[in-house]
Amino acid sequence: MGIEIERKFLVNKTKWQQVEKPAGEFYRQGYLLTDPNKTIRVRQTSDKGFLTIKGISVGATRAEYEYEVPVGEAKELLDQFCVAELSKIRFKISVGQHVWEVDEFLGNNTGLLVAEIELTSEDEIFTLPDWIDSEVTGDEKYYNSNLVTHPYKDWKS
Ligand SMILES: O=P(O)(O)OP(=O)(O)OP(=O)(O)O
Repeated sequence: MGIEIERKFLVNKTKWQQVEKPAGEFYRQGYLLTDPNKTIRVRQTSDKGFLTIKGISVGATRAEYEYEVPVGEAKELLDQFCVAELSKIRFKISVGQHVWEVDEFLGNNTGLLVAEIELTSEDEIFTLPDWIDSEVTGDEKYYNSNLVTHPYKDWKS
């Protein structure tokens, strides 16, 4: 069974701006369903397409099945079938043995900066970079599938 174990954190904007990082990659992604128990995500990157099915999270773990699809078909699926979509720039940064994925959201989610780290077990030890703020693993507000319908710009602080 496909499993994703991932922890999610907010990023300190000021410190992040000072980090030396490789160029980010533009991601466009949308969802074929609005169902809290499962998501079917279509993602288009600069040169690749993906179809990803995810289950509900238990702790930092959820079922995940991902398939690469032709990028042109990912675009067609997004254009024709997705209920809602978002875009972001994803940065990948190696820290110790792990790769952090930092998303700078665009459009209605501009201002939101979220970092994720994929692990091989829930209790795996990893290094927290100094640009990490609080942990938001499991907070549904930050699920990308939620951000398409409840974007950051509409949140009340
Ligand atoms: O890139 P992923 O698989 O971590 O997924 P995402 O679409 O960026 O976000 P979420 O963890 O909210 O599904």
